[in-house]
Amino acid sequence: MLRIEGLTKSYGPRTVLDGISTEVASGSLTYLLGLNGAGKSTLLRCVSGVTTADRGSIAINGRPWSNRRRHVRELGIHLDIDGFTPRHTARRHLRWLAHSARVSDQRVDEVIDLVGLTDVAHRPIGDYSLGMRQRVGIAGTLLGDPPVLLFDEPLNGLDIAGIIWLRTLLRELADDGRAVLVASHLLDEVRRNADRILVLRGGRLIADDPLEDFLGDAPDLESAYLRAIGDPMDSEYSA
Ligand SMILES: Nc1ncnc2c1ncn2[C@@H]1O[C@H](COP(=O)(O)OP(=O)(O)OP(=O)(O)O)[C@@H](O)[C@H]1O
Repeated sequence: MLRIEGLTKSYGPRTVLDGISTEVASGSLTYLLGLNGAGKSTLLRCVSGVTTADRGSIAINGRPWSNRRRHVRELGIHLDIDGFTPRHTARRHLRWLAHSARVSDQRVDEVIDLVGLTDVAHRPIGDYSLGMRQRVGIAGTLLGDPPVLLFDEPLNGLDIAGIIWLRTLLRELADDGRAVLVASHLLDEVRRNADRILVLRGGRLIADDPLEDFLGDAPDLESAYLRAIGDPMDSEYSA
């Protein structure tokens, strides 16, 4: 269980997160929605400690999560995929991450297998497609087998096979008892896979519901989402 309490973050005069409180239950796959600039990435970054929040607290399975510790066995975060050294192989990159977190080389091979990169793990990441780099990032997130997993747009760049693979993986990670929080704009995927929906608008949480409750009597998720956020062309709500 991930518990977020009163998380607040401003950049200069702009409040990007305004007192966010919610829980992501163990065994649940929760999708985080919101227009560009709504604060989704900032929320994931502040929860993980990559970015320091101004106020608020985080607890994992009832224990305060100290941002400074950033322990891969407690929380895994998949952010962007630009941080690789192109000449390093996937295995070398993941072993480096693993060693700094005291995770075994055996676990490195396990996560390489889990993300389907076993046959290419000896090749430089610079030769990888966008979808393959996504898989390397996801492998790194899973290294410590943490109970809480955060993913920021993990489907970007994946082809159809990759999307189906990741859909299945996210579902399995949740069904195995982890709290999984995924920021995404891909409503078809959200509709297929979500247990719960969070919606951010202008740094505030305006919906926090089980998928079926969020849908209500709307004909589809897009309609329910537009109903929740109001007019998406209104600049008050966008970046
Ligand atoms: N380091 C930073 N310095 C200043 N402003 C920032 C910083 N990081 C984010 N912001 C601002 O905070 C707001 C929220 O950004 P954030 O990336 O969290 O939104 P998002 O919902 O993830 O958007 P997107 O869907 O485009 O990824 C934006 O207005 C953004 O410009």
